[in-house]
Amino acid sequence: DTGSAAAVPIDDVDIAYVTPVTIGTPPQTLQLDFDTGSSDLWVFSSHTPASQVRGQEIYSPNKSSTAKLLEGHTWSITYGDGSASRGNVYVDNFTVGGLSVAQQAVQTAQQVSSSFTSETNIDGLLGLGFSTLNTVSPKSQLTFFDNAKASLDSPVFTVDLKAQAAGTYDFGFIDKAKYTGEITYVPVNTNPGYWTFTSSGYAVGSGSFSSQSITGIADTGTSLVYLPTAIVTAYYRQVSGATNSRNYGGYVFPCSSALPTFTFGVGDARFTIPSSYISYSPIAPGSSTCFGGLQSSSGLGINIWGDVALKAAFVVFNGANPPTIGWAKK
Ligand SMILES: O=C(CCCl)NNC1=[NH+]CCN1
Repeated sequence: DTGSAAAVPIDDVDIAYVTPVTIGTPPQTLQLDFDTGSSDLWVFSSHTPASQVRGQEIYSPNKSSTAKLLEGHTWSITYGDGSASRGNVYVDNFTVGGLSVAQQAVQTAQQVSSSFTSETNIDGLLGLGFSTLNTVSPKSQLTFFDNAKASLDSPVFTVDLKAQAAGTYDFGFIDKAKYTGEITYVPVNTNPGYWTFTSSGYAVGSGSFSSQSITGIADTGTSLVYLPTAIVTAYYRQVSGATNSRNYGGYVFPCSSALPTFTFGVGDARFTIPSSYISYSPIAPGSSTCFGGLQSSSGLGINIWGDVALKAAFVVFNGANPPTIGWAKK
C-alpha cells in the first residue's frame, strides 16, 4: 500500500499546513495539521462546544455507522507553544490520500484552547511522532502511521513542504521526482518520542561553516526554527536593526533589512534556508517590523527544526527498525 496527500499552507506566511483526510461511513472530510512533533490524532467534533468552534469542519461520530466509542478513554495534550486540547476517543475508518486504516483512534475534542479556536483553517491534528507520546488514557493509542506501517510498501513517510504552495505527504514510498542528489540519512533518538536527530553544524550567510552537534526535533507542527541562543545571536548580528524583543517575544528587525541565508548540516550534506523564509512575517499587518523565522530555543529546552527549515528540504521519516531520518535537496 501507499498514500499521497497535499500539504497546503493555511495562510500567507506558511504558519501551518493542512492535509485532507476522510473519517467514517459515509466519509467526513476534515483538513488536519500533520504534526511530526506529537502523536495524538484529534479533531474538532460534535463534542466541541459551539463557543470554541469558529468555522472549523467537525467530525460527528454519531453520523458514522462505523464509529465506536472507546469506553472510558480520555486524552489531554499541551503543545510546545502552550496550545492545548482534550476529550474522548472513538475508533473509525480513516483514509489519507488513498491509504486506509480501519479502527484508527480518533480523539474528539471536548475542549480546545483559544489558539485552536482562532486557527479557523485547522480542523485538528494528526500526530506523526512515535506512539509513545500518545496521551490517551488508560490505554495509549497508535498513530495513523504506526497502524498503516505493516501494510505500506516501505515503512516510511516523506515530507515535502513548500513556501506558499502545496507540497505533499507520501506514505510507503520515496518519490525520486521530489528531490535531487542523494538522501543523507542520520540516526534518530526515539526517546521520548520525537524525531530527534543531530545536525552537524551551521553557517550564517556566506560565512564559514561551524561544525558542531545540534540535537533537535524535525517538527512539521512547529512553524519556525528554534536553535541555541549562541547560534541565533550570531545570525542576527548580521541583520541591521535586529533586536531580541521581549514585547514581541523574539528577534524582530526592520522588514527592509537585508537578511543572510542560514545553512545547517546533516552529516556531510548542507541545506540552505533562503532569506525569504527567515523574514517570516510583519509583527502586525502592514507593519515595517518583521518577526524572524529563526528564534532562540532557550525558553523551550529543546531545539526545533520546524517548517521554516523543512521547507528547504525533502525529508524521509524512516520508520524501520531502527528508525532514521533522511534529508535531500529539492
Ligand atoms: O508541540 C510541539 C513541539 C514539541 Cl517540543 N510540536 N507540535 C505542535 N503542534 C501544535 C503546536 N506545536
